[in-house]
Amino acid sequence: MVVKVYGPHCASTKRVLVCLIEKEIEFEVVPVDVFKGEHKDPDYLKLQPFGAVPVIKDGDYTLYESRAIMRYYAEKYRSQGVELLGKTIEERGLVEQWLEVEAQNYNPPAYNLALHGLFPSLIGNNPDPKVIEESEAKLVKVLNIYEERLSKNKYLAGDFFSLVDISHLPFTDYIVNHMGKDYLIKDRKHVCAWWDDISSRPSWTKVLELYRPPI
Ligand SMILES: N[C@@H](CCC(=O)N[C@@H](CS(=O)(=O)O)C(=O)NCC(=O)O)C(=O)O
Repeated sequence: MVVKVYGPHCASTKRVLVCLIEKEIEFEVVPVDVFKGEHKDPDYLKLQPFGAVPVIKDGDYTLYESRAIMRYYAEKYRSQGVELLGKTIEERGLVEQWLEVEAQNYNPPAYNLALHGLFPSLIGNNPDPKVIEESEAKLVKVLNIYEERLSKNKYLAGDFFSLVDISHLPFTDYIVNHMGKDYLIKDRKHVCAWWDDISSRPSWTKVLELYRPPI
């Protein structure tokens, strides 16, 4: 059964798409136009009751939350494609730790910068400069910790590429390439080297090429 991935043009969905490509899992996409409110349609809400993208359908199995979907496929297809969960329980612990750091500390300010800076129509066309300023200040604190971590490890979970790095790709692409805030990444030597490495992976460049962000 081919996996159906809903909302490929959205950032969170791109985490899932990159994971599927790295694991060599066949998929098809179902476009969802969030600017037309298609993610709030009754039929979509039956799949994802919170009205957000992505959601996947794999036969009778439905799953939402991009990081949960990534973990599911990284585990289910452990024996194929790139190992994305580390090789030992200690490495897995670090993958889980840094995935939480990304979800709890990095993504919220990055998401706010994207909403207020790139997609104000999704918030009633009322971008708030104070939110932008506060979000950038939060990101600076997080990125300073990343700089120290990445001065000792090639990737965030350790010296191995993992779901953690995939999870950072979509919103960091917005920051570097669409917001004029590339200095947040490029002014930090080790963060910059990490970004250059992970954003040059064929899985990411392919997803960007196939499913252009709605900017
Ligand atoms: N925690 C969710 C977040 C999903 C999410 O916020 N999706 C956004 C799209 S994107 O910002 O990730 O590109 C969305 O549906 N936004 C529309 C809405 O929330 O109404 C996940 O990781 O799947």
